[in-house]
Formats: sequence, C-alpha cells, structure tokens
Amino acid sequence: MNETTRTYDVIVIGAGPVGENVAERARAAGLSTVIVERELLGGECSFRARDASKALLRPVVARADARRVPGLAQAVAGPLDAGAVLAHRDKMASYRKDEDRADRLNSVSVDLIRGHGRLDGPRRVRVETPDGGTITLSARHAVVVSTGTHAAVPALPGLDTVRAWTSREATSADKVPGRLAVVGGGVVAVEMATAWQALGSQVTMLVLEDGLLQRMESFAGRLVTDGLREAGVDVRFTTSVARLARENGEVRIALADGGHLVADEILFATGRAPNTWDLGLETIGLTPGDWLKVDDTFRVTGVADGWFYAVGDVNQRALLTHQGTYQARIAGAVIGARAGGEVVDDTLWGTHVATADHMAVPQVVFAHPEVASVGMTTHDAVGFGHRIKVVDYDLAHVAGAHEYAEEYRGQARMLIDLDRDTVAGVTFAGPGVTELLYSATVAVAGEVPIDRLWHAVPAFPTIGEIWLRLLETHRG
Ligand SMILES: Cc1cc2nc3c(=O)[nH]c(=O)nc-3n(C[C@H](O)[C@H](O)[C@H](O)COP(=O)(O)OP(=O)(O)OC[C@H]3O[C@@H](n4cnc5c(N)ncnc54)[C@H](O)[C@@H]3O)c2cc1C
Ligand SMILES: NC(=O)c1ccc[n+]([C@@H]2O[C@H](COP(=O)([O-])OP(=O)(O)OC[C@H]3O[C@@H](n4cnc5c(N)ncnc54)[C@H](O)[C@@H]3O)[C@@H](O)[C@H]2O)c1
Repeated sequence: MNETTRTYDVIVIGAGPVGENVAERARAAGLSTVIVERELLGGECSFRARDASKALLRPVVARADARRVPGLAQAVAGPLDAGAVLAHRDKMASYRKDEDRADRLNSVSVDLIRGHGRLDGPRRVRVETPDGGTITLSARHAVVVSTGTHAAVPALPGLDTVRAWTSREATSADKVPGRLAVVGGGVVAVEMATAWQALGSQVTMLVLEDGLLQRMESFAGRLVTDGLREAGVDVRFTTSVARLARENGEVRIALADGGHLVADEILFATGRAPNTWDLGLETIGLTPGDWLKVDDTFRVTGVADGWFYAVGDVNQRALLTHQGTYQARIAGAVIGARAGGEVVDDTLWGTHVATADHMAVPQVVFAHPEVASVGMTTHDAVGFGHRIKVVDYDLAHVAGAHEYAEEYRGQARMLIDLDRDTVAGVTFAGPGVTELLYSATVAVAGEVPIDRLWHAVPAFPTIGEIWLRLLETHRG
C-alpha cells in the first residue's frame, strides 16, 4: 500500500455542483485547492437528480401545455415516445461520464483526487483511492465538506425484498413499469409521479399527509393534486405503508389502514439524509450521520479554530442546486478573505454571508401545473410573527395566461411585509409560471419598495402581468 501526504490551502470533499463551485472560487482567490470525489464529478445533481429528472419532465410539461392550445392540441393527442424521452434523459444527464468536468477543474488548476475522503482530525483528510492506496491531505486554511445527501427510506418490514426505487432509480430507469407506487408527497414524489405517469405507468401516490407539497402555500398542492389526478395518477392521502413483499415479480404493499396495493415497482421519495456517516466526523468531535449546522459564513458550528466549512445539501439550509452554488460562491470568497487577512463583510446581505438562504430561496416544482415560489409562505409569516398582508389573484384572469392556454387554471399569492412595505414572499402555481420566478426573487432579495414596483410595467399580454394585478389588488 502506498501512502503520500500533500498540503493545500483548501481541501474540498465532494465534487457535486456545490463542491466544484467552492473549489473554483477558492482557487480564484489565489488558494491552492484540491477536491476529492468518490463517484462522478457533478454529483447527484448532474447524473441522478436535477438534470435527469428535468430531462424526463420537459417533454411531459411541454405536451401538457400544448394540449391546451387550440389548433395544436390534436397534434399532441397521442402518447409520449417513452424510448425517445429516456434517450434524451441519458443525453442530458451526460450519462455516467465526467471527463469534461475533470478538464474544467484542470483548466482552473484545481487538483482532483478520486476516492473516498474522511476527516482524520483537525485540518486533515485521508483519501482511500480506487487502487487501494491512501493519500493524506493537510489543509493550511480550510476543509470544506460538500458531500450532499442520499435518499432516506423508512425501515419497513420487507423493504429488503422489494428492490425499492429511490430518486436514483426513478431518474435512471430504462424501462417504464406498468404500475408504479410512489411513497411521499414532496417535490421528488410529485415530479416523478408526473413523469412516469406520462411515460406510461399507472402511478399511485401514497401520501402520509392530507395534501401535497406541504412546505409550500396550500393552493399549490391543491392545484398540483388536481393536475396529477387529471393525468390519471391515483393520489391517496393520509395513507402509509405497513409492510412490503415481492412475490412473483410484483411488489405487494400492505397499507397501515388494512388496505393492499400491488405494483411493479415502488419508489420511496421520503426525504434525504446527509452523507456524513463515513466522513470521520468523530475525529473532530462531531457525530457521524448528523447534518452539518453552519453559521452564515458556512463555518460548521461547534468546531474550534474556524477551519471547517460545510456547503450545499449537507448543511440542510436549502436542498437545491442553485442555493448550494450560491453558498459555494460565498464560502469560496470568505475563505479567500480570511486566508488573505481581509475584513470579512458579514453584515446583512454582505459579500461574505448567505442572507438569501433565510429570506429569498427560489424553488420550482416542475409538474403540470408548475409551482414557483420564493421567500416566505403564509405559514412562515405566522410562525415568525411578521405583520404580513396576503394578496391573492386568480391567474386565469390575467390576459397573458388566457393567451397561454385554454381553460388556464392557476393562482398567485404575494405576501407584503407591512412594516417595510416590501414583498416578503411570492408563490405562483399554473402552467408557464417558472420563468416568472426570477422577477419575484429580485423583488424579494432586492427588498424593492412596493411604490417602486408599481413603476415596473409588465408587457401585455404576458403572464407577468400578474404583478400588476397583485399590486392593484393590494392597493384596492
Ligand atoms: C430527484 C431529484 C431532483 C432534483 N431536482 C432539483 C431541481 O430541479 N433543482 C434544484 O435546484 N435542485 C434539485 N434537486 C436537489 C439537488 O440535486 C441538490 O440540491 C444538489 O445535488 C446538491 O448538490 P451538492 O453538491 O450539495 O450535493 P451532491 O450533488 O449530492 O454531490 C455530493 C458529492 O459528494 C460526493 N461524496 C459524498 N461523500 C464523499 C466522500 N466521503 N468522499 C468523496 N466524495 C464524496 C458524492 O459522490 C457526490 O458526488 C433534486 C434532487 C433530487 C433527488
Ligand atoms: N424541482 C426541485 O427544485 C427539486 C426537485 C426534487 C427534489 N428537490 C429537493 O430535494 C429535496 C428532497 O425531496 P423529497 O421530495 O425527497 O423530500 P421532501 O422532504 O420534500 O418530502 C418528503 C415526503 O416524504 C414523506 N415521508 C417522509 N417519511 C415518510 C415515511 N416514513 N412514510 C411515508 N412518507 C414519508 C413526507 O411526508 C413528505 O411528503 C427537497 O427538499 C428539494 O429541495 C428539489
């Protein structure tokens, strides 16, 4: 067994989109940087999560939209070409290849070590390489963990017999199951139910709660439920799985209420757990398996001397690629500033703090209808005790929506912070709303005064005219 030791300014463990970004930013700040990856550069996101799922969903959503356009509907009345969609998915998810990403890291002089990284006391990381070797790394300034998450599946009797799908199989399967049971009512469950039903499966959703997308405004879940049911999905609420078994190739699902369901595959979309079990956290006084809690500059709390950072999904702030890469930009800059002895700007919305994580996290659910939200929901506002005014508007009454599709259904909600006279949160649910989200994000993150928003004129006839309608409703 060969063993070598190398010293860098910054060591990054995990080369998903977030790790890649933080490594590039640290390098751009003039720090020698190495990144450690045990699977593929690009992480879960690029191969088995965002890119693959969005490639499956794009044809589904486009067809559903087209079916509401007179003159076009007839042309898209038939089924999707599932084989072509899966092939498109493979192409978009650059299936199981990451050479381009390795070249990119090389081009910006970030060193790459392939293997499993583990902490080995403060500022040290040991990497087990695929050839059985060990490389010991030592960091002058920072170790950054960006190891992401894996699917959390409940330990149910019989689980080990059924070869259950998680998000990985749901985004990479190359055959369409005849019957697919989906457990969960969050974003993964909704998006994958949308995709596989359209690809030809009969999907049944088994949802613990009494609605979908419980972290969003409740109208979003209701509209998405209607959309799924119209597409043929059997959506069942307040239902849970008690036992599982695979018999004669079929998955037999015993429900807690005594009912039964038979499916060809079962997908657990029941949340995520951090990739921290086998990370050597115990060597620095932390608990393996825990989420890594951080301050607003991404230093992990409870670790002395401020050398240990966590960015992306693993810190549980917002399990979204764009928010993780935002964190990475900030973490790279703050590590650079600290290493260079510069002043750290950690005031609200300062260069070195991720204020948007608290106030303006944008998220899109790619279903039919789509949901796009940023900032607070009504539920958050009540919880935080803010003085908020809720302004609702029926998107179907907006001229642009009327043009977009026949029998358009959708809703928008704007929350106004009455103390500051700014927008605290926005949710849109309806076909074609995703591209409105950046305008809402600018309004929330920019804390644009309502009086000034009044001068931001939406083009006619676009769905963006919803802004004017919301403001008019607010002003009475
Ligand atoms: C089905 C699905 C769809 C999604 N769709 C969207 C979407 O549309 N939009 C969106 O914004 N977000 C989406 N997400 C969330 C998004 O995928 C994550 O937010 C994103 O992947 C987080 O990036 P990350 O770099 O933190 O972690 P990851 O992408 O999980 O990358 C972590 C990397 O670390 C590596 N690693 C772990 N442990 C070690 C170790 N000890 N040593 C070396 N390497 C290690 C892993 O191999 C992996 O490559 C989706 C998630 C799922 C599951
Ligand atoms: N379009 C996007 O931006 C997108 C798409 C997919 C995933 N994501 C990210 O991935 C993260 C994970 O998504 P997710 O849908 O897996 O998690 P989630 O936390 O959003 O939803 C989990 C669902 O599983 C249910 N559940 C949990 N334990 C259960 C159990 N034992 N039995 C039955 N049901 C159970 C919950 O009640 C909930 O309905 C999200 O936080 C999201 O940020 C984003």
